[in-house]
Amino acid sequence: MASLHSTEPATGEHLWTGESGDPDAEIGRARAAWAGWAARPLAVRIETMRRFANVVRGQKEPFADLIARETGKPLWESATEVDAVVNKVDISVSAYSERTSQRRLEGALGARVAVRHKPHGVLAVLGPYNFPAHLPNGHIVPALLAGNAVVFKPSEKTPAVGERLVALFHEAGVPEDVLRCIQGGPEVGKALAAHPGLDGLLFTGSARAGLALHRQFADTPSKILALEMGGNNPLVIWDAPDIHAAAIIAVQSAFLSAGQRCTAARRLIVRDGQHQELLDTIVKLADRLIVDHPHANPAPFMGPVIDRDAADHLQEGFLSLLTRGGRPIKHLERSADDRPFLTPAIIDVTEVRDRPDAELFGPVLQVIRVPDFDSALAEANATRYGLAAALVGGSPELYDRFWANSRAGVINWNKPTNGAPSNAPFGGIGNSGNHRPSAYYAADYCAYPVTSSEAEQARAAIGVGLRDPRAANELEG
Ligand SMILES: NC(=O)C1=CN([C@@H]2O[C@H](COP(=O)(O)OP(=O)(O)OC[C@H]3O[C@@H](n4cnc5c(N)ncnc54)[C@H](O)[C@@H]3O)[C@@H](O)[C@H]2O)C=CC1
Ligand SMILES: O=C(O)CCC(=O)N[C@@H](CCC(=O)O)C(=O)O
Repeated sequence: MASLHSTEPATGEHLWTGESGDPDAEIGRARAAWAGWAARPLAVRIETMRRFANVVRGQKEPFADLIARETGKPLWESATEVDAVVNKVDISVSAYSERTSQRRLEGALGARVAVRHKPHGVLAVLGPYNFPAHLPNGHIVPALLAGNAVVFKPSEKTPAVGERLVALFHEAGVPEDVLRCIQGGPEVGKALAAHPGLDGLLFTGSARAGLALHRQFADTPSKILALEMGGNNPLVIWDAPDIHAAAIIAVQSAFLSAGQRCTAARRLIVRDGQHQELLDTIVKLADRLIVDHPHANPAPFMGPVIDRDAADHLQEGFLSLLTRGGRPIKHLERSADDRPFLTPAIIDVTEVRDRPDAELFGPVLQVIRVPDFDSALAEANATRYGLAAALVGGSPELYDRFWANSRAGVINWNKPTNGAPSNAPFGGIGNSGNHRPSAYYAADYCAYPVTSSEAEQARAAIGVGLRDPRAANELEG
C-alpha cells in the first residue's frame, strides 16, 4: 500500500500521513451494509443526518481550522465552508421530499398508482480539493438520505479533511460500513470506478478526469454517473452605471478562493473604448487584496493556491498567454519562492489568436475587448464548458438577451459568477457536466423512481375480443 502525505500549502508543514486504501475491501464492506441502511425508516435517516449537522456545528472551529490549514484558504472562508456543510442537511431533506418522495396517482379504472424511489446501492463519491468538505458532502448527504451506502475518496491533496468529514458522520451515528473513507489518488479513483460491486459514481473535479470517467462508464449505462466539472466562465460588464460596484463583482468573481472555484470568472468581456476606467478600478482593488497565510491577522482575502505544482502550472499558463500576444495588466507574481502564494493577475488577451479554451484554476483573469453586445455574447459562448456566466450592468432587456443566449447552467445578473446557492440546482452543460446537476437536484441522481399500479385484490375483466362474453365473467368470477 502506498504511503500518502499532506502538507499545509501556506507553511509546508506536515499535516497528515496515511495509506492508500483497498477499493475491493471498502466496496465489500459498504455492499454488506447498504441493505440494512436502506431498510431503516426514512425518519431515522433524516434524524441521523440532523445529528450530523449538530456534530459539525459543535466542532465548527477545529474543522474550519483544519480546512484552512490543508487548503490554504482563509480561516473566515473555511468557516463558511463548514456552515455550508451544516446547511446542506436541511436543504437535502427538503429536496428529498420535494423531488423523490412518494406520490399517489389515479390510474385507469380506479386503480391506485404509487410512485416511490429506491436507492441505487453502493455509490462512490470522488471529491476535489478546493471545497474538500462542502462539495463531497453535497453528494454524501443526499446519497445517505436516499438509503445508499457510500465509499468516499477525498482528493489526494486534502485527505485529512476528507477523513475528518467521515469521522463526523460516524460520530453522528452513521454506521461505519455505510460510509467508508478510502484514501488515494487517481489510480484508486479509477479502480473504484471500475469495480463491479459499485452501482454508481458521483464526481466533482476537473473535466479531464470527468471525461475519462465518462469513457470508463461507457459500457455500463446501468450505473449512475454524475459529473460536476470545471468551467471557463465569462463575466460580461456592459454599460455598468456604478463602475466601483462592477469592479468589486469582477474581483470577487475572479479572485475569491485564489480563483480556485469552478464558478470563478476566467474571462472578463468589456466594451472596447469604454473599458479603461473599469479596468483601472479593478486593478486598484486587486492591488489592495491581502494574500497571506490563512490564519494571518489582518485576515487575508485569499491564501496560496493548493501546491507548488498548481502555482507552476498557472505561471506557465500566464507566460504562454504573454508569449502569444497577451498584454499584462497586472502580472502574476509569486510572493514567496518556496510557497505557492500568487498575486491576482489580469491580462488582456484580445489580440491572442486561437485563445486556449482551458480552465486556468487560479487567480488569473483574462480580459477580452469587443465592439458590441453581439460580439460579447459570441465571446461568452466561445467555450466547450458551460458552467457559470454573469452580466453586470445593462438593462432588463439586455439581461433577457444575455440569459436567452448564454450557454451555461448558472446565469447571473449584477451578481458574481460564483457563490451559487445550495437550495437550487447547480450544474453545467458542455464539458462542465453530464446533465445531472448537483446541490438541490442531487436528490435526483441518488435514487431511481419505481412506478407501481396496485390493488388489494386481483380483479380483472376482458371487455372486448372474447368469443363468449359470459365466459369472460366466469373467468372474472
Ligand atoms: N462543477 C463543480 O461543482 C466543481 C468542479 N470543480 C473542478 O474541480 C477541479 C479542481 O479539483 P481537482 O481536485 O484538481 O480535480 P481532479 O479532477 O484532479 O480530482 C478530483 C477527484 O478525482 C480523482 N481523479 C482524478 N483523475 C481521475 C481519474 N482518471 N479517474 C478517477 N478518479 C480520478 C482525484 O483523485 C480526486 O479525488 C477544477 O477543474 C474545478 O473546476 C471543483 C469544484 C466544484
Ligand atoms: O453545491 C452546492 O451546494 C452549491 C454550489 C456551490 O457551492 N458552489 C460554489 C462552489 C463551487 C466551486 O466553485 O468550486 C460556488 O458557486 O462558488
